[in-house]
Order: sequence, then structure tokens, then C-alpha cells
Amino acid sequence: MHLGLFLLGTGSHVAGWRYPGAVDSFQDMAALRRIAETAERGRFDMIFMGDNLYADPAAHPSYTLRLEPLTMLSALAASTTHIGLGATVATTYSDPFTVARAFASLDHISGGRAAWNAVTGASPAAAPNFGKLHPNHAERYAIAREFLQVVKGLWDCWADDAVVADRATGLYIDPARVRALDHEGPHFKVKGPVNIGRSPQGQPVVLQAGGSEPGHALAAATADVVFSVVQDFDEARAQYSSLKARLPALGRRPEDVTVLPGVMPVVGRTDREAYEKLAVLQGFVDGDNARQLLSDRFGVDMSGYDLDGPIPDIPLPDTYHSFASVMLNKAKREGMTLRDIYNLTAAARGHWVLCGSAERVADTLEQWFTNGAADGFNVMPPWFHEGFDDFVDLVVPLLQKRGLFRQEYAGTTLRENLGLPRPQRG
Ligand SMILES: Cc1cc2nc3c(=O)[nH]c(=O)nc-3n(C[C@H](O)[C@H](O)[C@H](O)COP(=O)(O)O)c2cc1C
Repeated sequence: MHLGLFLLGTGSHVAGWRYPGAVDSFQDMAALRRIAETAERGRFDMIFMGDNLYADPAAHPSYTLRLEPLTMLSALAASTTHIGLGATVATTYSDPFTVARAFASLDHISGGRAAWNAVTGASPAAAPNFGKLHPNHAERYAIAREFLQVVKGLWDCWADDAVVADRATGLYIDPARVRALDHEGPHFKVKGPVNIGRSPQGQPVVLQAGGSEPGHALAAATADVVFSVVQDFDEARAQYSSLKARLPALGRRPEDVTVLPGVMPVVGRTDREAYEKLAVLQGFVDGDNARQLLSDRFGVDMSGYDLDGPIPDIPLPDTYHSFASVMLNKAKREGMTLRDIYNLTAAARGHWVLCGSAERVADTLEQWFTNGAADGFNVMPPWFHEGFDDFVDLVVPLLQKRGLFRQEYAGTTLRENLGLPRPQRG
């Protein structure tokens, strides 16, 4: 089983920072270092830090104020030794040459632990910060596809042994082992090569989290790790097998892509203790912040809807397909009201909430893992530090005792720990 930590400094729960003693800033480097140490002590595969490119003071606090992920992870690279370091950079608002250099650098800095979450960037709020118009969903994915092709091409410009550094002959670089890219496509024209040699992992790990059809297609073609949004076992298993089934036609094996559904675990020593913790968190949720989250996830203004009425008919938005379709399907299946769905969204922003004793949480993760619904999980602690310490100190030892999770890191690079091959230079 593989475990990633989805890091939001104030916790994944919208009101996690209000929990007594919780970390209340996503800009507190001492707290972030402590979280990274805990994740490494728990033998997690990876820490993942998302990003957005605008500030909305009404949104989740860790979405509103956060450090630039690559800068932050470069600092964490120095205080950790084994854990993978994943960051989001949106393909709609960056350029491939810059992204190729940034992640190749992080891979060198960390000794082979870098991962790039290649998202399209769903929110139009980013566009004015770049003097651009927000492309529509299909166009965003067309850009993303070409962007990934260019970045991977740039990572392959240098052979592993291109730097000869022969003191006797004075030959530093063997020009035969470096090539330009000479890419010309509808969205990008990039000559290359980059001025950074092939990185320890050959190519940094590519993460993806799109939930739409073009998102799944892109992930199947290019991702090493997929973060999925799920609400129940059957749905998770269907998503998992549909993604894996796409791979052979693309020349890939099922084990070449690691699927990690997101889960917010609320862990206690007993079920009762866990539910008490969740009740404390939910007690902080008010209609306004929940409606705001729903409006963001559903891509329409939800402020006028009756909270105790049935879920209105909402078309799939141009922003996120993943969260909207998973939440709306669950609501329909279970006859939920808007109030039910907003309570769920406030808790984990649309992700699965798993509340119970450490035994119950470990049992459920084991059941999903052994029955074809997941290769592991993207763990989203509701708050730090206690909300994460509980998982690492109470759940991880159970998974280890059952032989489901590593006792020690097997390799030094993220690819080795994920069991993924080092890409051949194309
Ligand atoms: C675990 C997870 C993490 C994500 N992180 C980010 C992020 O950091 N920044 C972002 O803009 N989108 C993020 N997303 C959103 C998606 O990657 C994707 O862009 C969005 O869902 C819209 O694409 P879709 O319509 O294919 O779902 C994340 C999604 C998931 C499930």
C-alpha cells in the first residue's frame, strides 16, 4: 500500500485550524517541517502540496494563503531524506520550459524525490493575474497534453552520461549525448535543451487528478500517480478498474500507474472518540462557508438554494468535473439534501471522510486496497498536528503489522518507493 500526505497547513477540514491546539497557518515553516518529519516517521511515500493562483479570502484558509509550493518543498528537501515531494503547477498558467527546469532542479536537490501534479487549473479566477482569458475545459486539456509532451521531451534532452568531465582530455560534455527538442505545436514552440542534466529519477514522477473524461484520458497516457475523488467503495473500484483498463492500449502496464483515492481520516482510540472529534469540527461549520465551498465545487452560485430541499439539477460545470459529478451522484444515490452535501463538502471539500477507531480505519483501508479499489491513499488530515499524528501513530502500525505497508523505505527515490520503473530516455 502506498500513502501520500495531501498537505494543507490548516488541515483539510475547512475549520481544522479552529480545533484546539491546531496549526493555524499554512505559512509556518516550523510547523511544515514538523509535519514532514511526522510523514517520514510514518514512512509515507510522498507529501503533496497543491496550488492555486489567486487569493479568495472567503475560501478554505489554506487555499487563500499558502507558500509557493516548489520553494516550500525545496526547503523541506533539506530537512527530510526519503519522502517524495510533490507540487502542483498548472499547465494553463505556466510554460513548459520553466516547469521542466523547476522539477528537474527539485529532483536534483532532493536526490530523486520530486513529483509534479500537472493540473489544468480549473478556476477562472487565476486568469486576470496572468493577463489572460481562461480557456474552456476542452482547450485547457489540449494545452495540458502538449505541455506534458514538451516537459517530458525536455527532461529527456540529456542522456544520463552526457556530462563526461574528463580532466585529462578537457571534455566536459559529450555533445553526442545531448539533443535539442525542436518542438513546434499548436500551443508551444520550444527549442531546448534545458540547461539541467538528466535528474536522478530520469523523469520526476507525474501526478494527475483530473476527474473528467479528458482528465482520465490524459492521466492514462502520461501519469505515474493518479489522485482520485471518491465517496464509496463501488464507485472507487469502478474508477480504478476503468483507469487501469485504458493502459494496455497505450502500451502501459496496470502497475505503471498508482491510483490513490483521497481520504480524510478522523481517527480515535474508539469509534466514539473519533465521532466526538468530527463533531467538534462540524460544530464550526456555518451555512456561509459551506455554501461558498459548494459554489466553488459545483461552479454555480449556491447562495439562493433551500438547504433542506432536494439537490437542484446542476449541469456539469466548466471548472471541476471530478468533485461535482462524484458529489452529485452520491447525493442522488442516498437522497441527500443540500445541507447533507454541504456538511460533507465542508468536512473534506468533496473527498471521502472515514471516521472511526484506528482498527476501523485500518480495516476499511485494507478492504479497499485488497479488493481492487486503490493502490493506496492520499491522506488528508482534518487538522495538524494531532489529526495527522493519530493516523501515523495509531493506524500506520496496524497496516504495518498486517504486512500491508512498509516498515522501512525500500529505495532512495520516489519512483523506487512507489515501485515505478525509471523511464528510459525516449
Ligand atoms: C487530490 C486532488 C488535488 C488537486 N490539486 C489541485 C491543485 O493543486 N490545483 C488545481 O488547480 N487543481 C487541483 N485539483 C483539480 C484537478 O486536478 C482538476 O484540474 C480539476 O478537477 C478539473 O479537471 P476535471 O474537470 O478533469 O476534474 C486537484 C484534484 C484532486 C482530486
